[in-house]
Amino acid sequence: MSLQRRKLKLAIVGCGFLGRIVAEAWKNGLLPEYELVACLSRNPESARSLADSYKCKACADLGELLELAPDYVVEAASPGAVKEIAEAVLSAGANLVLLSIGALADASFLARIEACARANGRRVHLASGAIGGFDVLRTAALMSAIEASITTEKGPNSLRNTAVFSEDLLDASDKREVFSGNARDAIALFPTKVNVAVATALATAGADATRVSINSVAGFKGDDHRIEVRGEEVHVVVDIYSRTSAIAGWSVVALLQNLVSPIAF
Ligand SMILES: NC(=O)C1=CN([C@@H]2O[C@H](COP(=O)(O)OP(=O)(O)OC[C@H]3O[C@@H](n4cnc5c(N)ncnc54)[C@H](O)[C@@H]3O)[C@@H](O)[C@H]2O)C=CC1
Ligand SMILES: O=C([O-])CC(=O)C(=O)O
Repeated sequence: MSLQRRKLKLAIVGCGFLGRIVAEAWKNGLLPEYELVACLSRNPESARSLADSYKCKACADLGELLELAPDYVVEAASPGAVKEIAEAVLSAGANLVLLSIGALADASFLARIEACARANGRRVHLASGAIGGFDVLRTAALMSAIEASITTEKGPNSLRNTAVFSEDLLDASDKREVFSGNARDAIALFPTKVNVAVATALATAGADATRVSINSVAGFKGDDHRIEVRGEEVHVVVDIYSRTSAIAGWSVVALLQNLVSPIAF
């Protein structure tokens, strides 16, 4: 049983792997309180393909999408897309669900969208993505001063096309730390790969104080993210292994369900 009477209009920006997971979940009846009305992608072919599969409108630009008055816009595109669309979406009266949370490492942008959401009575929801436990992380951060870190293990192939990749990672016999620093520097170096680091930082000690370690493990499939927060009274460890990034798409489905559920997490 849901809280509202009319269906909420849903739009998706970014019609790749994760956007399609959300659309497919909607088609399969997991989001009955929503109507998928529109999609938009930088690659028009991917938008047309999603629109054909799920019978919504492929929009040529954001203006066309916002004319349909969506209640929720799910971003599954890129941190750059978040910067392009966030203020227009909120100003048009839609709420935003973000996967490319790395965009929020930019403190002045974060302040701007916070002000914009407030001014328009709308909200920006951060999907748990490939990690989770934001409830306990945020709780621990309230209780005392904390130390926060996220340690990620990835197979070397997923580091291709980044500044830290080298062929010798492919058959290294040991685990190699390829980045050690804070969340702000991590997202600057890997603009699309460590949204999880920025999400962890936002929930805990902030982008400057949250430590990030990224490790290459030859032959490793998927990602393992181990978040650790130490406070005076609590020690929190959230460790999530995922074979693919599908968990991030499913986290949007869980978030959208939670938004309309009478029993909310
Ligand atoms: N928060 C988290 O834990 C995670 C976040 N992500 C992020 O989610 C986003 C989507 O990931 P995938 O679906 O795997 O990527 P993908 O590459 O499969 O799909 C992205 C789609 O967005 C479109 N796009 C890119 N820039 C755009 C823009 N400026 N405006 C409109 N459309 C644009 C592309 O054409 C493509 O269709 C990425 O930014 C990725 O970094 C991915 C995994 C975990
Ligand atoms: O999928 C993952 O493990 C993490 C990821 O891409 C991100 O944080 O952007």
